[in-house]
Amino acid sequence: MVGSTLAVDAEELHMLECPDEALQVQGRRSRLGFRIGAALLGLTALVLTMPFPGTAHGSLLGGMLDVSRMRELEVEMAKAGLPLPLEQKSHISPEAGNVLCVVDVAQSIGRIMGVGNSIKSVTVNCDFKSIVKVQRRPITQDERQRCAVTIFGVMVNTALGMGAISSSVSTCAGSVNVPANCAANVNAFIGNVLVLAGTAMAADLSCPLDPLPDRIEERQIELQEARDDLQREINKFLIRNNQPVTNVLPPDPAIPKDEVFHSISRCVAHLDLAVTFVMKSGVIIADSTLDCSEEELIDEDDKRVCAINIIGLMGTLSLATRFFALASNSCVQIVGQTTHRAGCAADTAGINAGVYASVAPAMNLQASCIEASLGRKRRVSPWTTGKKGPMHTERGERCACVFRAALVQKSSHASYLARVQAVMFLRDRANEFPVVSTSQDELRACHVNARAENLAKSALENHHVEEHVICEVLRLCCIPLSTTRRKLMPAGKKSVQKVVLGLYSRAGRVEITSFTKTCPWTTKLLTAFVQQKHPGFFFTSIQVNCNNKCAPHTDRNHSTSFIFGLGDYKGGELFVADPNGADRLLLSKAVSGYPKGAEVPGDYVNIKSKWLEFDGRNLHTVKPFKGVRFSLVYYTCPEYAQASPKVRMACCESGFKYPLLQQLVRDPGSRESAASAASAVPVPKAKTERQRRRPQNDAICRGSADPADSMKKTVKKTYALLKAKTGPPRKRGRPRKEAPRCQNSLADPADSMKKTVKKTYALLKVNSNQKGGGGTANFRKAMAALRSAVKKLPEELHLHILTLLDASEDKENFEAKTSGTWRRFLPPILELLGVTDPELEQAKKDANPRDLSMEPVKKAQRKARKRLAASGAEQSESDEGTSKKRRRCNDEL
Ligand SMILES: O=C(O)CCC(=O)C(=O)O
Ligand SMILES: [Fe+2]
Repeated sequence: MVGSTLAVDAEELHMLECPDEALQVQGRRSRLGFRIGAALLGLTALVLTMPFPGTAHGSLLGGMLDVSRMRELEVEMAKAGLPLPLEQKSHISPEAGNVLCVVDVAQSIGRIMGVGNSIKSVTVNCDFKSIVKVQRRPITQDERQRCAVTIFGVMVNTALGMGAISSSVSTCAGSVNVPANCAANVNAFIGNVLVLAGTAMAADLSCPLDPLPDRIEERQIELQEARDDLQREINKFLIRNNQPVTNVLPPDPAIPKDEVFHSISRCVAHLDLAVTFVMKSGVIIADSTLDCSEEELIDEDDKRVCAINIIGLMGTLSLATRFFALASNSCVQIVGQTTHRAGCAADTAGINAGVYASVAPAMNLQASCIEASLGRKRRVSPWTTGKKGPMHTERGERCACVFRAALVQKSSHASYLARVQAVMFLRDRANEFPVVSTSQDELRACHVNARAENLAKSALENHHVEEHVICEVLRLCCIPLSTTRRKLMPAGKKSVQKVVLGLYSRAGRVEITSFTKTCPWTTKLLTAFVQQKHPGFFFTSIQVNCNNKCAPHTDRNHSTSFIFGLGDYKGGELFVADPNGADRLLLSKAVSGYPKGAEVPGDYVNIKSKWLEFDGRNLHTVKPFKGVRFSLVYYTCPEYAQASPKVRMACCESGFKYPLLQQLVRDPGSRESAASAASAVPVPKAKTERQRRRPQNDAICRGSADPADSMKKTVKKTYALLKAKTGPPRKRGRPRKEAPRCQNSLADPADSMKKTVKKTYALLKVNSNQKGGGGTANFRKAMAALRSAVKKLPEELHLHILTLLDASEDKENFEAKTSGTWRRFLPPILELLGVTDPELEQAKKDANPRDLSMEPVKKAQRKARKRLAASGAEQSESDEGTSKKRRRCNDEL
């Protein structure tokens, strides 16, 4: 009897010793409901993440997404070389990016530990042989399921670990690594789909049939009572048989050491992941205050990025819950305790997490992986100045800044951090904001900067180089605010929207503006616009003005310009001084040599939708207007001749028509001399038709030709052209009608250049250290001959070459007995004179056989540029009567 009692009780005892199993067996559910639930969740995830669903898919996300359009846009943008609006690329601050780096690294560690822990669990849970041997029964369905769950655990931790490592490649570098970003999204997607499947299965095991807490407690009490009853029965039995009653029930078994370590490892990994998911949630919440603000949600991509944030946030919060719950289990297991409620909570949270955390990266897969498939390696723009989001160019950054400003003003939900960030940004870059008006339309135009480029590109491809397209492109463009030349601005204004495309000169450097590089298609469209109307016109730069009511001024252009007015505006005629003009401009202050109160004759010309050729060196101004007025001024930068071949080529590639070398000969200008202006004699009007040179050969910039070839050909042909030229060069500032008088005062430039090349070669051949002596005398003779040839060259060349020659004779550089000292200065001169590349290469070899340092030459070049710039600045100053620092309207960035 006792035996049978004991036999029965032993089973009960087993249940008491293994409460996990007891609860599980007690808590078994009908699995059907659970499976249907898990299947439905999986299905939802799948539908939400299908790669190319139609519009129906959009409606599943509450009309937030039109994925097919989104993809179209992304492909277009990717092909155009434009950045795709990637999630996880923009953060509210660089610090937020740093937090994500810490999060990614910590998650990588947690996941690697997770892989180890899961493998260890697999060795236990899937060791069916041992189970059969110890339990002496076949494997149950639950045991098979538990084994599958732990295998899922290995897969999940591997995929998500790889995702975290890939993500950290970007987050810790502070910029987007395109392939790593793609890999991070792919791994996050796969890993979280596995989380969904794994936790649905695990919840089936861990969650009791009747999950009401009191029911479970009730059962625990029942079990305890059974245990006590059993103890009493045993005691009675022992007493009846005169046995001592102590230590009858075996003590709690000692926890095996490796179990303790395993629990510690799981506890650490779970806590690590729980904490990092909380950190990540914080960053996503902060980022969402920007990404999901009303002003940011312009198009489908913005909505997608916001949706990714929100869905991702739900995912990270669920994951944080899951890992806290798992930790509460694994950490107490260190001391041999366990809590099934936590296991169930963890697995249920895991189901949520699996859905959200797989949908979020799936929504980012296309954006991140299209670029990677196009072979892009890395986005270099670092996260240094806060949000970059869909726009990460410098210009985009400025736009983002305006948005942030608007956000700070408007949104009471903006976080404190965003406000501080924006205020700091505003303070630092107050003058660089690209949009004058804060109207929604303009902000929108600013935001969708990439659209301007897309539109410009498609207009060019479809041959729609038309005014209305250009106007739209300009509206979409983010034209920066410029604070230079304040005197030209209307009263009370400290900045106007204007930007230069193409060549510009600043501090002696002649380069392409950054705006040209950021807006290549817009630039090409604008250059094509003038070329289709005025094909022979040479120009190196375009001044784009938006609502710029220029006060009376003169520009320091090389020759005449073309101007075109666009937009929806009234008034805004351009006044151009002309001695024969019918109108009068009363000057309220002295300008360009005209005294205050002077009545300058000229004409008011309506340039709206019209081309006007005018000479910016004559006084001009813009009449007040209402509405949005854009003006495009096509002109030639006066320092164009100093641009390097590379810069020239870049100009050509953008569609500018670089002036030929013969234009080094100053185009007959029409600027009034300071003296005549001072005496308020009206400036003689430029004879624009005749002034403009239309050479027969324009090989440099003839669009389709390879610019490198064109350049070389042009150098050769230039000599021929120069010879064929009828008019001689003139000095800057003389009216054209005086040109004939100058005819004999300057030599023909083609001859002068040829002669100078010859004399330079002659000097190059001199041996200043020749045997028998006389070398230095030969040097002096050849140098004198070269100097006299140089005198006949156009002004800028003359100045530049003389500076180099002076440096070559400087006692610091000249060493008659060392070959290569003074010769080093000659190849740059030949380069200025336009010799061919092979000739130049040969000259470089001959000039510096000992490979002496070129630093003195570079120094001289810098000096020459400075001198040129200074001479230009003087000109500008006299033009405008303004400070030396000021540059002309057309010449600023
Ligand atoms: O917008 C205009 O009509 C004139 C612009 C101008 O003079 C300039 O940009 O220098
Ligand atoms: Fe101007």
